[in-house]
Amino acid sequence: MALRGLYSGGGEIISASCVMADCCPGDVSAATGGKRVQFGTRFLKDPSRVFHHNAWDNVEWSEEQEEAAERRVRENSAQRVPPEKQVDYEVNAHEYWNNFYKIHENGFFKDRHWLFTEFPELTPRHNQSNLKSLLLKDSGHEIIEHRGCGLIVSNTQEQQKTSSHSLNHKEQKHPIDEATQNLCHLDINTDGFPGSSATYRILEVGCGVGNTVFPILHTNNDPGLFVYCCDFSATAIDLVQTNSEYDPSRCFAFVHDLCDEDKSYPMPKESLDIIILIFVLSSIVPDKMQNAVSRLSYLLKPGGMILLRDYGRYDMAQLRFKTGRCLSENFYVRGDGTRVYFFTQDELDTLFTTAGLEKVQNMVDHRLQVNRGKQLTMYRVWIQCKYRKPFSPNTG
Ligand SMILES: C[S@@+](CC[C@H](N)C(=O)[O-])C[C@H]1O[C@@H](n2cnc3c(N)ncnc32)[C@H](O)[C@@H]1O
Repeated sequence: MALRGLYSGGGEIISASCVMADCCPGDVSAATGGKRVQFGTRFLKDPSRVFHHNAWDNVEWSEEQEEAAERRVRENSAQRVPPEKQVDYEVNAHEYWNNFYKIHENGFFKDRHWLFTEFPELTPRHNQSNLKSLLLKDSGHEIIEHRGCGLIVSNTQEQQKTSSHSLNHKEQKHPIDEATQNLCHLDINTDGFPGSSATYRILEVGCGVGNTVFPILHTNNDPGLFVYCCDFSATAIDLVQTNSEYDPSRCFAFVHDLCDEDKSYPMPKESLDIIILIFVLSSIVPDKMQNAVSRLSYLLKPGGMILLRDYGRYDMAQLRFKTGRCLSENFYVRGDGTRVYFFTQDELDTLFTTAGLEKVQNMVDHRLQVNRGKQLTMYRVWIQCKYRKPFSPNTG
């Protein structure tokens, strides 16, 4: 699935061996006088104008195109990778990613300038106003001050100081799946964990070399912010820690396998405001996804959110796989041994709601990327989700 000389994020041409370049959604700034707009706002009404921009949103697929995609997937899934090779890809998954980062170091994934238009939750101002309206809706209380998820709330003439955990929901439990119910063995001591004094905590899982983390640290100047990031590739984490922008007083990078059921994250349950998953859930074997998501949900504060962007079913990258690379339905291995799954919206909805979260956004981004120089069109399918941990039990 190498994208030879195609456009990646930021409209830059990426190198021939960039097997993962499709991780970087395209830039949308060219036609807007440099002003970046959210995905899903530039539509191709006149097909003759297709090469006028680098990318078009919400491109409708014709029935024939959909059928051709289904056919292509049937063809390239007909022959499965032999079981012993499958075991190797699973057991040595981190080594394949280590090799990837040894080759590409931090020159591969481009910085995500789209991050803050798609996920304004990562900017301090938005977080405050968003949380405020959310809580007003949920609790009927008047919020008079807010720092991260710590709140000062008034519900009578007399003002009461309280935290988000005590908005009359202290005793209430969330509807959780079995995996989440059995997670207390992963609880850590709540004293003195990294970032313990922060008021706003973000964790990025599968952070790679920090192409999301560094822009957040750069853009979000909230003094109460603390950013955690982890990856199971020690090589990637080493590149994050040795980056000149790495500041241990604001950030903690650590090696962690999100499929490891017995290893704790270095923060207590219900301590995180935001968890970011960008093109990482698709890297793990499908039958480990639910437990991985449930463990993450356990770490979210009530009102905290998981933000995800990942591959959608029939993305160009899926259709380009040759026969013999399929591991299981919609799950493939690339030439370098790294793996990728292609989601439907419903599958992601099930993963998150089973983990006790409620939907805020679940959208498919059917994008047409264009290489104007080569007059090439590429049909991309990405899914973007935001799921929130409820304050009150979800009885539905
Ligand atoms: C496609 S890359 C995306 C990297 C980064 N999120 C970005 O967007 O630049 C997938 C990342 O997930 C990491 N990864 C894959 N499986 C993982 C696991 N089980 N636990 C932790 N990280 C994992 C890989 O090492 C890699 O850095």
